Amino acid sequence: MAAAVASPQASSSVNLQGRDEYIQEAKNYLHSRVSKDTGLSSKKFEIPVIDLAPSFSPSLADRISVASKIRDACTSSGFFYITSHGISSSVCDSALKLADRFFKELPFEKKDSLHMRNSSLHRGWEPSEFTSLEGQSETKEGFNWGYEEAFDPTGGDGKYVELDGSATNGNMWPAEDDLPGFYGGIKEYYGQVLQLARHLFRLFALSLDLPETHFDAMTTHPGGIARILYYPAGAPQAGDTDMQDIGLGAHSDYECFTILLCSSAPGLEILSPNNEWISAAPVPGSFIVNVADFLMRWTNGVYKSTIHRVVNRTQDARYSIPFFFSINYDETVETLPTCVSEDNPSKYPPINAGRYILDRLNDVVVEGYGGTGASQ
Ligand SMILES: O=C(O)CCC(=O)C(=O)O
Ligand SMILES: [Fe+2]
Repeated sequence: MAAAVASPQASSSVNLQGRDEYIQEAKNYLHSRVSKDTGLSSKKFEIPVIDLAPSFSPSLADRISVASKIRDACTSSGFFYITSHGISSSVCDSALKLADRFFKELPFEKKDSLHMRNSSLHRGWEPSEFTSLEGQSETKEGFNWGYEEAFDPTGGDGKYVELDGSATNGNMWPAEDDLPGFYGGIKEYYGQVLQLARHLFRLFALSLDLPETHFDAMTTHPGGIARILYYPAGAPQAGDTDMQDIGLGAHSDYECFTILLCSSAPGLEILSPNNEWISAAPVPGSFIVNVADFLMRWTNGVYKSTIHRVVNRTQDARYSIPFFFSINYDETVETLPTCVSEDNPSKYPPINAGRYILDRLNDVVVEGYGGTGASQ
């Protein structure tokens, strides 16, 4: 498995949880929720649609009203749609078109020159079958990148560090001539979603009865991996419980929360509080937001890191663009004092944000790919 790499927090006085422990803990969590019955449930489960318009109001009471809806969603399924989020449909449509162009227009050799096996930080192109969860390889194809100061409308604070604590940026991009406008379009989309994430984080803080700005200082040079994903059309047909053509296996996301844009073909399936698979069909004009591991750890499990998967059961290709919003990678994630008591001690020892994400990413690369230091 992944070679031990010195944590950027190694000299810190905080006693960080070890890699093996949190990887095992994540597996246990998944197994405790996902049963062997893998089919879609026909039962009704409403994923809330939250109108963000009042969250942009100067009135704190208006913002708190949205935050309390977020709390309700986070203490039930951990999934919600957001509408009136301030990002125009043309920016979203353009981003999805860029995804389509990347997968259709870029020849194999060009994609291969950006192959993720050449990145120790999981950036670049991942062909289908590159990752596997629970022994099943996945049909999705993707292209991954992370935060760049040039993308950040605030300009950042000049202190960005990567997942492994290094100061260099690990992104890889197609040459401009190979895919004209791709980098510029991604920059535009990423910058807007990043600011939306910072806005949402303030609402998450309010939802936890914290000062609205509680997390601000942790997101001055935030980690934020984003990716475009392509799920080919095809089997299994609706009703099948055969999961051979799994697009993306059951998992939780690693960071604070995820903001997901997707094309019109459904495919995302979420685990309801009753541990049944529910389709999260796209709602036009919305993003899907889901709670991820850091928020579960901060809240001592009150907000559950959601479990989800993707199966494209349609005859259309599906594209999606998840944005995994993290705090600065050199920060520590430690259970909030307001979420622990003598009777309810912390279940989650502190972790270094970047190292945790890198270890979780290393853990899903298929054996034999090498290059990332994973699975060796
Ligand atoms: O493609 C999707 O709808 C979800 C993607 C996802 O869950 C992920 O990339 O972690
Ligand atoms: Fe995910």
